[in-house]
Amino acid sequence: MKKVPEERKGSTSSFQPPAFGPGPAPGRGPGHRFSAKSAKPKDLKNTLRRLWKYFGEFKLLLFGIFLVILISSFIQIVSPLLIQKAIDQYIIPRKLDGLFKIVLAMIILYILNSIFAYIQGYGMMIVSQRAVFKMRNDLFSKLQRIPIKIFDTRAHGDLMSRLTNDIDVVSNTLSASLTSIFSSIITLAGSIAVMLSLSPVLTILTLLVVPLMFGLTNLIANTTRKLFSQNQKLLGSLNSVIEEDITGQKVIKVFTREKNEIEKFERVNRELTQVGIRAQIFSGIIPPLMNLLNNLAFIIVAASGGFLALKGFITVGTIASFIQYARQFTRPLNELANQFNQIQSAFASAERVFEIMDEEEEKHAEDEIEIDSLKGEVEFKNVWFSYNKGQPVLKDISFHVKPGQMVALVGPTGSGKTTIVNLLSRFYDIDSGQILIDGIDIRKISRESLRKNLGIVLQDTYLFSEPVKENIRYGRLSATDDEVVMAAKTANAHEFIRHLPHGYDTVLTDGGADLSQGQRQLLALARAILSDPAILILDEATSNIDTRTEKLVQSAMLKLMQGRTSFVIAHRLSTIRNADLILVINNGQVVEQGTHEELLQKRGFYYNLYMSQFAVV
Ligand SMILES: Nc1ncnc2c1ncn2[C@@H]1O[C@H](COP(=O)(O)OP(=O)(O)OP(=O)(O)O)[C@@H](O)[C@H]1O
Repeated sequence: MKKVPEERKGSTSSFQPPAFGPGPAPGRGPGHRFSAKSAKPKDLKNTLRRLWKYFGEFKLLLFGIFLVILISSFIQIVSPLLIQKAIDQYIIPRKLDGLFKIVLAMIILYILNSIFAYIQGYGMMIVSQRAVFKMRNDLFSKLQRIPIKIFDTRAHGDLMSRLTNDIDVVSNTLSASLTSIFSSIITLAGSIAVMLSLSPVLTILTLLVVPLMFGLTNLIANTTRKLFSQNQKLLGSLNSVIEEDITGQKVIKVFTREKNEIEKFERVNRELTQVGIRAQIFSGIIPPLMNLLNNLAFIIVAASGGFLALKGFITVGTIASFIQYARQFTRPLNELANQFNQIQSAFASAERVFEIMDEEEEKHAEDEIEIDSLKGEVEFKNVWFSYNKGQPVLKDISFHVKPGQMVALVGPTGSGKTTIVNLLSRFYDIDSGQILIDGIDIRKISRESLRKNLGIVLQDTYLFSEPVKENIRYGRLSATDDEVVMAAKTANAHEFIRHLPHGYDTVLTDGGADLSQGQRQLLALARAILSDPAILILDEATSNIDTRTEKLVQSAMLKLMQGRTSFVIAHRLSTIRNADLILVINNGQVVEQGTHEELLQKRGFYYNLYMSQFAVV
């Protein structure tokens, strides 16, 4: 049995270890100039609207940041004018005291500018961290509401990556890029306006380098973007090799495939390195190229400015301030080009987050009822079910279980036993037919109250990285320590817990990996005992349990089953023999049902199954 999530209340689907990060977030690392991801947002308007839902909560703060950006951009724009004034009014006429004042003014302005830059960075960081805090919380609580189907069909690593890496990209990029884009646009517009007022001719000459700058940058950016995207894909492959290597260590060791794994890793690693180097080389062309073009603009301004000054059209101070403007003007241009790609990848990441937020939640019927306690009568009436449309896994299943009966589900692997209990717990809803509990269609019962009355104990129990006693208490959060110990005693778990280093306070690691499978099952049984469900679903262990523990598990299971309706995915002959009803499942159908004796007498499917599996025993 495999697809039923954890013990009762269906809340502990075991997560795989995280992928090892999707590589550097755009904006970090040397290749950040062109976002490493080539991903583009699919529906920008919608994404922006939804992001505003998170960021818009801080309107006042954002307005303040915008004001600070305005002021610092203004300083940026007027500073070169002071240089002009200094040269034309004080240096050339040799008025030293005036020069001193203007230098002081410039120092003050530049210091103020740095302070404002800090304030805007700080403010934006606060806004984005708070917005992202809410987004992360929303996504996590959404995960608790989406159906098990999503966890069954999506890679767990991918889901985790959306919660961590993608949200990180949104937060880091948006906070850095938004302020930078704001200030770039204002500085750019302001600088052009002042330049035009100083000398329209010189402005046009300076602007001549802009198309050249854009054309060349774009040309290189296209190649680099492809290389970075390839780099990202290879990083993904490298991550999955590492992930599989760690998860499958036992298999690798047993088959002594360590050498193959190393070779596999080396292959991907080498490819990644080659692509990485090419990407960095290409993107490395950009800064010197920009420098060259900046200097070109400088030469144009100096040469043509000198000519215009000699002819008496402009002053020397104007040339000096123009040189400053030309530099100041190319910087935001570069910045805008850089930010464009990063912002795009932030939007793409935001979309990945919103995609999960848009997943359909478990549906609730309008006339849903809450049930307090159940007698435990269960009936399947002509139930059909398919995981994928058009491929029925359960076909016309019908059976009736009286309260307190023990039902054994038997049948070949893949026949549909797990699916039956998946449906009973409403992890999935049926296509047609009816499942009735105490005569009520389970689609009318709220999932929460239904699951409160169900207990599920799987072969492979998931335990949390918490003390043993808290893991047991998970069955009923209000249970006292004494009740926890009582439950452990009933589940035959008390003895082994006592011998753990810190007894009930021993903190378990990695889903209980430091316990044996049998011990984990005993804890799961204690959990179920504490929750005291009306209907029990048990999956008998097939392997990995020593005979002594197996006996303990068996007897705990028997105690737990007493007085409750129980469904056991049975592997042990003794369980099957004791069952009040055996459902023989084959190929998604109940092919036979009855007690052990009745079914043997039939000499049909069950008889053959029994003879092949147990006759020797
Ligand atoms: N989440 C899923 N999505 C699609 N198909 C699934 C899913 N879970 C199970 N199946 C398919 O449904 C069929 C029944 O599977 P199920 O797990 O119910 O069998 P089972 O009788 O419990 O098998 P086993 O004894 O090996 O645990 C199988 O063919 C399986 O491949």
